[in-house]
Amino acid sequence: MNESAYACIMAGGSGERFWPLSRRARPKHLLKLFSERTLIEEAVRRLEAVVPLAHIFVLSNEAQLEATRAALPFLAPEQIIAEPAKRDTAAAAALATALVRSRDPEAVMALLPADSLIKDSATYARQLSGALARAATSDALLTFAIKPSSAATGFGYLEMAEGLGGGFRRVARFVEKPDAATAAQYVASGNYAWNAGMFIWRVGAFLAEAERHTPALATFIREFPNCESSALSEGASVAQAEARAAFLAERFPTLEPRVSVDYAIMEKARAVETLVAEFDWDDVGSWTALPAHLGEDEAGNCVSGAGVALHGARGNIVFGSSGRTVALCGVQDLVVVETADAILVAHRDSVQEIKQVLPKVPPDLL
Ligand SMILES: Nc1nc2c(ncn2[C@@H]2O[C@H](COP(=O)(O)OP(=O)(O)O[C@H]3O[C@H](CO)[C@@H](O)[C@H](O)[C@@H]3O)[C@@H](O)[C@H]2O)c(=O)[nH]1
Repeated sequence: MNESAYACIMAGGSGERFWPLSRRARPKHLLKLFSERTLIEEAVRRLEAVVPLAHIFVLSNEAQLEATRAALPFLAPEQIIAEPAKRDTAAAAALATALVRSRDPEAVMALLPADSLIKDSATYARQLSGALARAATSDALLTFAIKPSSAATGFGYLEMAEGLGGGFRRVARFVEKPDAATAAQYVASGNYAWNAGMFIWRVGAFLAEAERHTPALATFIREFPNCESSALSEGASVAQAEARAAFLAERFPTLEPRVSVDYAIMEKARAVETLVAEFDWDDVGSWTALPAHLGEDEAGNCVSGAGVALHGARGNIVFGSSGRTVALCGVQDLVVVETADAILVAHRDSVQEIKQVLPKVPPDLL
């Protein structure tokens, strides 16, 4: 346990790829896809051995705030913060860094996604603790590297350079979401890894990079009101909390640039280092991620939920969520998702296109 470190979980994504189970107010990280726990609860539980529970913040948004607080009843309501507008992860990273800096300007912190699946929490905790320890004495921004299993274009790529001891490698280049041909080249070269979307830095190291590349984010971090002093009277601390809420409401919605932290900071940072993840990792990008974790029957069907009846069905993914019976007969390679008010039937090869059907769905079902 690193008593002085912090962790911030970015939980403001929309998660359209898991419609109809996911909705605007219930994105992927609030779903129980693999266990009785939501992905975000798993993400917080994994951190319990790494940083104090009181040092964990979750960055959400107004639409998801209530559901996120309900999913994490063991966090204090003020640890779950609603961003007043969707400004992407560069702004979320700035807010996370500002929050931690307002408590301890010397702190190290991890900025983590809410929706990846990692089962080996012991190895995760050990490696994350190691990265926090290294970041404490470094100006580098640290990442986790995942050995690529395909030339996927939905990830950032890390060009790995020399070893730095303790399993850390210098990153020669960070390239966010390259095109297919470039990704294929990277994977073939053997020198590149996927970026896991988990970042570790000293508050001062991130602020220094923001000063160079995104001055508006740096100003936001520097001017963020401090309201964490325990020496304050109750009245004074309420006034400071109000000042912070007013600052967020005024400054966050126009914060620039409105891009991900990968484009805004990581691609440009002077020093990036990485640790090759020794734990399992899956970003659970779509319905087709399910069979690897939930298993398949002898005909290649992956079934979750009670009341699924199959005959002559092969290679399907069937997710029943409301208890109604779903029967499949003589079909193959379908994704069938049943909820109380909407049903998805898609070809396995078309799940990346779910977003395209959503404009045709009644808005109250989004
Ligand atoms: N608070 C907040 N969180 C957000 C926002 N937008 C996204 N998030 C959250 O930030 C995390 C990552 O966001 P994505 O938008 O899903 O990122 P990505 O396209 O998957 O790319 C990132 O992750 C990949 C690994 O999965 C990386 O390979 C890639 O380089 C990048 O870091 C998720 O937990 C998502 O809920 C936002 O505006 N605000």
